[in-house]
Amino acid sequence: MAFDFDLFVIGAGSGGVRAARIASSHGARVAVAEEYRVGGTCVIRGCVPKKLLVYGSHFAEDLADAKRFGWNTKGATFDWPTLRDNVASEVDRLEGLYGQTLGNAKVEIFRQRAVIAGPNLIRLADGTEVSAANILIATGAWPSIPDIPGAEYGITSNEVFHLDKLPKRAVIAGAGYIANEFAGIFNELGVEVTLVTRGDKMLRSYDQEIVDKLVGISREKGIDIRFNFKCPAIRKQTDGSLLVESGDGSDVEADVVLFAIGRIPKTMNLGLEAVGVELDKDGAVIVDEYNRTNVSGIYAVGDVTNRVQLTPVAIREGHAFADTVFGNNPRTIDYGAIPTAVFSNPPIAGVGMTEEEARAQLSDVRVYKSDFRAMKNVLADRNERALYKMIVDGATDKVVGLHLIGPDSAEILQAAAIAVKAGLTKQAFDDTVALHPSMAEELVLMK
Ligand SMILES: Cc1cc2nc3c(=O)[nH]c(=O)nc-3n(C[C@H](O)[C@H](O)[C@H](O)COP(=O)(O)OP(=O)(O)OC[C@H]3O[C@@H](n4cnc5c(N)ncnc54)[C@H](O)[C@@H]3O)c2cc1C
Ligand SMILES: NC(=O)c1ccc[n+]([C@@H]2O[C@H](COP(=O)([O-])OP(=O)(O)OC[C@H]3O[C@@H](n4cnc5c(N)ncnc54)[C@H](O)[C@@H]3O)[C@@H](O)[C@H]2O)c1
Repeated sequence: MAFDFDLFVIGAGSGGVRAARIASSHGARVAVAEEYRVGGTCVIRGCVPKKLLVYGSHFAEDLADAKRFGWNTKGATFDWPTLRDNVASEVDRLEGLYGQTLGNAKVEIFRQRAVIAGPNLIRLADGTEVSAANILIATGAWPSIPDIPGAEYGITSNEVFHLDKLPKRAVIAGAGYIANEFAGIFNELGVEVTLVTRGDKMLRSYDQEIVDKLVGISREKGIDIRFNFKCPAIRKQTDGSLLVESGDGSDVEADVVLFAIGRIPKTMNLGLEAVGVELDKDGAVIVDEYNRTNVSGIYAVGDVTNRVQLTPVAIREGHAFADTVFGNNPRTIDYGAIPTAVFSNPPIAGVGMTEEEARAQLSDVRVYKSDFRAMKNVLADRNERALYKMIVDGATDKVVGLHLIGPDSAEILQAAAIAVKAGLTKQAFDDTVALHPSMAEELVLMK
């Protein structure tokens, strides 16, 4: 039977764009549907605009520190609309480039919502139906909203990049990546930030000693962090401000409430039930290591599968899918030792086992630490220390984990992660001559 396309991709985000482009390079006739903006979450309302806001907000500290380095920064002011609009323009530019890349790769783009109408059938929002031999679900995830009275007064990361003006006070609910990143951004921009979380921990997948350091530094910078804050309701007050209830009388007033409590796979009303694609209890598409669903010819990659919600992972999954199905090169992804970072202020970065994980899994664990003040912070008279931890398997001398908090830790960790991924030993780190003066040299000087 002749189909309109060899592959129809639903969602032009990190995973979908890569899969479409590579499948086309293998000779497949490919189409992609995008209901919002080409580029997906990372480019349009995730990694990219977030990182630019991190850069933009950090000038507050840099300008304050500049005085100790001889600069007179008197009169420096900040204008939110300038930063917001410049970031938005950069996002527009990237969106254009993504569209161009797909066009150059001869991928047909349908700029509308698509749903699955049958095993090989896609229905677009305008009613058009197209057929495809294979369908890739790459619809990503969507911010979770708590089921509490007054939740409608809150915003999510979808809206936060477009605020008309900066709030005076913000409550951020959640204790993961987005919560800590926006706590840092808002705090630097002069917003009074209260970060509330229902549990007694945050950033659970990170080394907790590193996280404790972040909590300490964040509080030092003026971020009010409240653990065990249940948030049963949010009320709008007569002056228009919001009252975030705590359940124990320690309510917090805010002008903006940002929910950052996780992202749920975007599988609602996609037609998956009709064709029998199996979902897990969180609504994620269940796939095997080759990104195959239980229905022949239907695949899924990226956040919608809820494996690891990170852009580089979605991209790799999309690429492996295209090579497997259209490139005659079946391959899977290695999920071991994925480096990750939280772009908080200061940032956290980690790869491999945390100390907690190593102690639970290995019989002999050695932990090396360096707790130091970055040279720049010393001259700036900023009493903010960095902490680097190296986790070593005592039985093999292999470095099984690296965990950093401090300036530029994400930049430093990406390079060091190669050594952890390669299974290098503590001895190999010791054998490497330090690059002085740098913060990264601490990695080869740990005693
Ligand atoms: C604020 C924020 C910051 C982040 N920062 C980082 C970071 O620093 N580093 C990192 O690695 N990751 C980060 N992430 C996560 C990263 O953005 C995601 O892991 C990544 O975008 C997942 O790619 P994807 O292809 O699975 O989905 P997405 O990029 O979300 O793409 C899915 C696309 O599908 C479209 N779509 C959905 N349903 C349909 C439909 N029915 N029809 C047509 N189109 C549809 C959507 O509009 C979207 O464009 C961040 C996320 C957020 C929210
Ligand atoms: N730097 C990065 O790589 C980066 C940045 C942003 C987002 N992301 C990705 O996007 C995903 C989503 O980010 P996120 O920050 O929304 O989620 P997250 O999974 O990092 O954190 C969610 C937090 O919310 C808490 N929580 C859950 N339900 C709650 C509720 N009802 N009330 C209060 N708290 C609740 C959880 O305990 C958790 O601490 C991340 O898991 C990550 O994979 C990555």
